[in-house]
Amino acid sequence: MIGIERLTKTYGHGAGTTVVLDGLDFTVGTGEIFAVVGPSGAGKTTLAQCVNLLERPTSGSVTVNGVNLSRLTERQLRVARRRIGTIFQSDGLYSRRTAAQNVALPLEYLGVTAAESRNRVAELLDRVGLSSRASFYPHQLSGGQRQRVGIARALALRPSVLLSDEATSGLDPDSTASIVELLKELRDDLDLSILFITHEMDTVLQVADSVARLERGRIVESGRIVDLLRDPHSVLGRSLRPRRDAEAAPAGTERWFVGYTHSAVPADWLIRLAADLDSPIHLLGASIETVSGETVGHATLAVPALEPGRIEAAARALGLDARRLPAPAGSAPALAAAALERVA
Ligand SMILES: Nc1ncnc2c1ncn2[C@@H]1O[C@H](COP(=O)(O)OP(=O)(O)OP(=O)(O)O)[C@@H](O)[C@H]1O
Repeated sequence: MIGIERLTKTYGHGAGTTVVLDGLDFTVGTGEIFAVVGPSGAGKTTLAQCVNLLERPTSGSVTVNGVNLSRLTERQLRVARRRIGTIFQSDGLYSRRTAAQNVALPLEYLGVTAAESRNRVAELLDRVGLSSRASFYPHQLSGGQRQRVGIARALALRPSVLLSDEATSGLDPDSTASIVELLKELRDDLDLSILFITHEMDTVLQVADSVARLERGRIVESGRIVDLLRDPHSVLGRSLRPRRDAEAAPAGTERWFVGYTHSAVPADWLIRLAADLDSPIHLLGASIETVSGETVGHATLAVPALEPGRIEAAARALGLDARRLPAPAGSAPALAAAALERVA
C-alpha cells in the first residue's frame, strides 16, 4: 500500500519559491493500479521521485506498507527502496548487458549468490514472457520487449510497490496493450500497488482501477474509473471516454447523449426506452464496455421532439443520464436557431 498525506514539494527559497506539489492526499491500495494524469509540468515526475524518495518531500509523508519513508535515515531508506520497483519511459537497460544480465543487476548489488541469481532471473524472464530472449542484447529486442526486461528488473527484489513513470509512452498500441496486460497480471498475482503515471488517457482506461488528475501540483479530481465514467458531471470521466463521432441525426429529430450512471442498467435499455416514450429512437453511436468487471457505456441517440423532461425521466428510471445535445454547427436546426436569434 502507498499512502500519500499532505505531500508538498517546493524548490527554491523566499520570493523565488516554486510550489511543485501542493498538499497531495491519496492512497494506492494493495492490488490496485492508481493512475496519475496531468499536463506537462503538472508535477507527475516530481511525485514519482517523492514516492521513491529520490526527492525528499518538503512536508507531508509517503508511507509504503506502513513505513513512513520521510522519517528514515539514508541507510534505512536504501533498504526500504528495495520494496519499490520503478519503470521509466526509457527502459534504462545497459546496452552491453544481455536481458538476463540486466535483470540480474539488482541481485548483484545485493550480493545474491550466482546460482540463486540465475534461478531468480530465469523465473523473472519467464514471468514477463521473455525466457527465449535471455541472451539477447537490448538492441536485439523490440521497445515492448525492452520494457518487459525493465519490468522484470524492477521486480527482482520482490517489491510490494511498482512505480511506472510514462512506461508505455512512445510504445506502439500492441506493445502498450501487452505491457498493460502484464501490469494487470502482476497486480493480481503479486498483489502489487502500482502507481501509474501517464499522459495517455486511453491507457488509463485500459490499465487503471482509479485515477487522479494533477494540475499545477494539485489533485483537481480523483476516483474509481468506473465511478468517474458513470458521473455525468465528471470532467475526468468525460476525458476518459473514447471519442468517436456519432452519425448525423435524421431530420425532425433531436440529438441526445445518454450515459450509464448505474451498475444495473438493463441490456435492453434502448428497446425499453423506446417503449416507455412510445417513440422511435435512432441509435447514432454507442460504446459499451466492461471496466474493472463492471459495465459502463454511453450512446448518442436521435429522438423526435417530446414534452420537456420526458426523456430525462424515462432514462433515469433505467439507470441512465440523458441530456440533449446542441445541434451540430451548420446543420439545418442550428442555422434555424441562429436565424431566430438574429431576428430576436
Ligand atoms: N529541481 C527543480 N528545481 C526547480 N523546479 C523544478 C525542479 N524539478 C522540477 N521542477 C518544476 O516542477 C514542475 C513539475 O515538473 P515535473 O517534471 O514533475 O512535471 P511533469 O508533470 O512530470 O511534466 P512532464 O509530463 O512534462 O514530464 C515544472 O514546472 C518544473 O519546472
